[in-house]
Formats: sequence, structure tokens, C-alpha cells
Amino acid sequence: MSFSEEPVVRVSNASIFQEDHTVLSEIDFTIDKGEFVYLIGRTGSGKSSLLKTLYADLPLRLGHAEVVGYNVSNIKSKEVPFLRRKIGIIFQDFELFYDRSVAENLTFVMKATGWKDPAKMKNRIAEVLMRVGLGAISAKMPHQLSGGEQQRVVIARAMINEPQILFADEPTGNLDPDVSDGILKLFEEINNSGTSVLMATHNHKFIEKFPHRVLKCEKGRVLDSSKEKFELSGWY
Ligand SMILES: Nc1ncnc2c1ncn2[C@@H]1O[C@H](COP(=O)(O)OP(=O)(O)OP(=O)(O)O)[C@@H](O)[C@H]1O
Repeated sequence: MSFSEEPVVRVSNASIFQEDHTVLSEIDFTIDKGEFVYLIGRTGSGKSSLLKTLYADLPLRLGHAEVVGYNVSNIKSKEVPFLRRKIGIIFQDFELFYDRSVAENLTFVMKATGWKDPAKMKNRIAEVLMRVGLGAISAKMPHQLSGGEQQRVVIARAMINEPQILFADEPTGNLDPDVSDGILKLFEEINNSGTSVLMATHNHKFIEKFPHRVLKCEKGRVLDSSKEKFELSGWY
């Protein structure tokens, strides 16, 4: 069996806790290479907790989860940077360094993930900025960019190391509807070139415009539209 046939994410019989409170239990799903999956559910239903577990920010205390070949159930802290190199993480708050230029923001991540050659770094920065629909903006400071442009820089940063999957937690939460649509289209394009996407969103219009498989956090469980029917409305 070739490695590429392995799911990018495999969660089995997992429970997620915040302190002593069970947020989600009996979680079972896989995400294949190239899949686009929405993660929906009411505020506080556990979307962020699930994503944090998958990118090893919240320890998985019960059950099993494998992400891009890493067993996050018992991942050691020194292995986490290696996992993070194979995934991209995008938040609602852009989390850029506002005292550094776009290029410096991207270079920071590149150096932290082992890039050394300045010429190669410069080329890669131009490449990823082009990929997210931004031109020659490397020298600009984040505050000189619109919210949508800043989020594109964040997506470029997440794409630097050609991740197998993007985990996006409400990536358009701070953006106007038109700008949000552009960001969703960008995720679609990135997904069409083979990168899996798991996106938590409260924007039900996305699911209508670009239908994909849906995972829904509800009453402490994760429902999966590829296995059962459920209401797509009433959660936002
Ligand atoms: N750091 C934390 N410490 C303790 N409890 C937490 C923490 N973070 C989240 N929780 C609790 O865990 C539950 C799930 O929260 P989570 O943030 O995962 O939900 P969510 O579906 O992402 O919500 P939202 O849509 O508002 O972002 C909630 O009851 C929340 O209060």
C-alpha cells in the first residue's frame, strides 16, 4: 500500500476534555488526502478544542488520533514542531507580528522550520504570496494591508512548507462577507491542488456555495455527513 493512500487524519474512539469537563466523546472519523471538510456547531460545542487536539495544542487523554503520520495521543513535545511542519494552522485573529514586514513574518516561520538559504527563502516567499493572490507586498507592514490581505498573508505563511492539511479555525470570522467569499475561494483553490482542509466555520453560506462533507459538534458528539443525515441549519 502506498503511503499516499493513508488518511491524513484518523481519529478513533477519542474523547476531548477541557480541564475536568468532557467536551466531546466517542469521536471517530478520517480525513483523506485532498478532502475538504467543514467543522460546524454552536458556540462552545467543541470545534476549537477538536482542532487544538489535532494540531497537538490540547493533549489527547483518551482514544487515538493520528495526523499526517504522527500519533498525537502520545506525541512528545520535541516532536510537535515536526508535526507542525506538515500541517498549516490558520486562526480568526491574524496573529501576524505587526512590527515586522510581510517578508519578515514569513521568514520568521521559515527559519524556525529549518530554512537557511536566503535566495531560496526569497523565492519561496514570492511563490506563496503569488499563490494566495498577493503581488509584490513583501516589504509592506501588516497594518498597511486590509483584513482580507492580512488573512492571505497568514494563509501564505501556513503554506510555506507545503502542508498536507490546513486546519482553519473560523478563518473569516473577522472579515466582511465579500472578503470572506474571496478567502473561501482561496481555500478551494488550495484544496483543488491537493491540500486537505478542515475548516471550523459559523458561516452556513459557505456550505451552500461550496458544498463539502460536514462534521458537526453537537451534544458532546461529532456527527459526520458522510455517515448520517443531520440538520445543517440551527447551529450558527
Ligand atoms: N482553555 C480552556 N479552559 C477551560 N475550558 C475551556 C477552554 N477552552 C474552551 N473551554 C470550554 O470547552 C468547551 C468547548 O469550547 P470550544 O472553544 O472548543 O468551542 P467552539 O465550538 O470552538 O466554540 P466557538 O464557536 O465559540 O469558537 C466550552 O464549554 C468552553 O467553555
